Formats: sequence, structure tokens, C-alpha cells
Amino acid sequence: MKIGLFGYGKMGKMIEQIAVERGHTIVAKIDTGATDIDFKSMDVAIDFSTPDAAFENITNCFKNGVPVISGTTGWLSNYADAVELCQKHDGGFIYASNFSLGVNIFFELNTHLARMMAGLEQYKVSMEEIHHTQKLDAPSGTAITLAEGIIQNSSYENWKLHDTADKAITINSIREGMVPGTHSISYESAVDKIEIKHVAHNREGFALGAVIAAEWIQGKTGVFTMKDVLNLS
Ligand SMILES: NC(=O)C1=CN([C@@H]2O[C@H](COP(=O)(O)OP(=O)(O)OC[C@H]3O[C@@H](n4cnc5c(N)ncnc54)[C@H](O)[C@@H]3O)[C@@H](O)[C@H]2O)C=CC1
Ligand SMILES: O=C(O)C1=N[C@H](C(=O)O)C[C@H](O)C1
Repeated sequence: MKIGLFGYGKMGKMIEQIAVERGHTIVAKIDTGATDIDFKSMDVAIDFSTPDAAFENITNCFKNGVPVISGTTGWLSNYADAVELCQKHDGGFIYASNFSLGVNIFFELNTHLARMMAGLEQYKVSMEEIHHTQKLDAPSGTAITLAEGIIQNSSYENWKLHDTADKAITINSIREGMVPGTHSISYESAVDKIEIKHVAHNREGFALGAVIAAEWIQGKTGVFTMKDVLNLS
């Protein structure tokens, strides 16, 4: 598979390493707003760039017939437009706030727990995410996906960053050191606390998941999720 990398930072470099180990070739490394991109050389694009750059990179790929695996977070106000453009160009698209197998299992655990806790009004849910200090967005994309999973399966209506309100899930974002990504969800009552937690030890799981998604989308058109790729539930 010939891969074009959009974003050649921490994740772009990790994806290159894993893709090459799996026998793929990196045909382009785009790390700025370049205009002379050879889309014809790519079977697939993998975008781990920045919140400001992702949507333009993704739409350029669709317009040039290249399927896209998108891992960049913090650009999702444009997600519906990306989906529409993908469909218009009969393209292929997978966005995931987190490509790791472990977090995708954690997403399933989260919705299962939310269903069990729905209606138990003595418990109040909250969430904490911890990431490295270079991270541009807060809360993390993963925390937003987790909050959406709870909202769809309970009477919570929205989430709030560093704030509390009735019917809102409080998300606390912490930025410290080099932490690759830690997410925990707590249900607390006056007498006890139930907590589930995922800790990434490094970025390999994210990168492997993105390369597996790129392999999976070959020959397919449509908009998919990691649930489709991993065949979960
Ligand atoms: N979905 C997932 O599993 C994961 C998602 N992420 C997300 O991926 C993104 C990148 O993360 P990192 O690699 O840690 O960040 P990073 O800051 O190390 O790398 C981002 C790179 O994008 C480059 N860039 C800037 N403008 C660009 C443009 N117009 N086109 C292409 N590249 C451009 C920057 O020069 C930089 O090298 C973030 O949004 C992060 O939240 C990170 C890890 C896992
Ligand atoms: O920026 C990061 O590093 C990460 N970003 C993703 C997110 O926002 O959820 C995924 C992972 O937690 C690492």
C-alpha cells in the first residue's frame, strides 16, 4: 500500500515506522500547507495533523480520489461537511478520535456501564483525561467520544469542560509532562465510587490502529468507523 502522511509529527513518525514494518511504502510526508501534493501516487492518506489543518487536508484528498484515515482531533465542527464531500466524490473515509484497540474496547465498556447506571440517580458521572503539554485541543477527542457514548445511553444531555451542571458530564482536562493519553470515567455516590480507566503506555496502539484502518479501507467506498474495522459488537 502506498501511503501519504498528512502531519509528520509525533504520530506521523510512529505511523511511518509501523507502516514500513507491515510492508507498506510512505510516498509523501506533508507537514505544512503544501500545494504541490502528488495525490496520484497514494492508495490512501493518513491525517494526523492539527485541528486547523485537518479539514482542508481531508477535503483535498476526497477531491483527488484518495481515501482518508483521519486521526486528528479538534476539527469535528466540520465533520458533517467532510462526510457530505466524501459521499459526493464516492470516496472512502474513517475518522476515529482514538484508533487503539484498547480504547475502542473501552468505548464499548463505557456505553455498557452507562446503560447500567442510567436511572441510578444517587451516582454522578465525571471524566478525567490527562495528556502531554503539547496537545492543542481540550477536552481530548477521546473524552468527547466517551461523553457522547454516555449521553446516548443515559439522561445526561451534554458535557462541560472544568464545570458542573445538572444533566451535564463534567470533563476535567489535565496537561502534564509527556503523558500519551489517560482517560477515566467515575460514577460517584455518597457511599462509593465506580471507576473505569484506560492508560496508553505509548503511541504505538494509536498508530497500529490507523494503519490497520488504512489496510481495511482499500477497495471500499463510504464512511466508516473503527467499529466496522474491528468488527466490535
Ligand atoms: N485518533 C487517534 O488515535 C490519535 C489522535 N491524535 C491526534 O492527532 C493529531 C496529531 O498529533 P501529534 O502527532 O501528537 O501532533 P504533532 O504536533 O506532533 O504533529 C502534528 C504535525 O502536523 C503538522 N502540520 C501543521 N500544519 C499542517 C498541514 N497544513 N498539513 C499537514 N501537516 C501539518 C505539524 O507541523 C506537526 O508536525 C492531534 O490532533 C492529536 O490529538 C494523536 C494520537 C492518537
Ligand atoms: O493528542 C494526543 O496525543 C492524543 N489525542 C487523541 C485525543 O484527543 O483523544 C487520542 C489520544 O488520547 C492521544
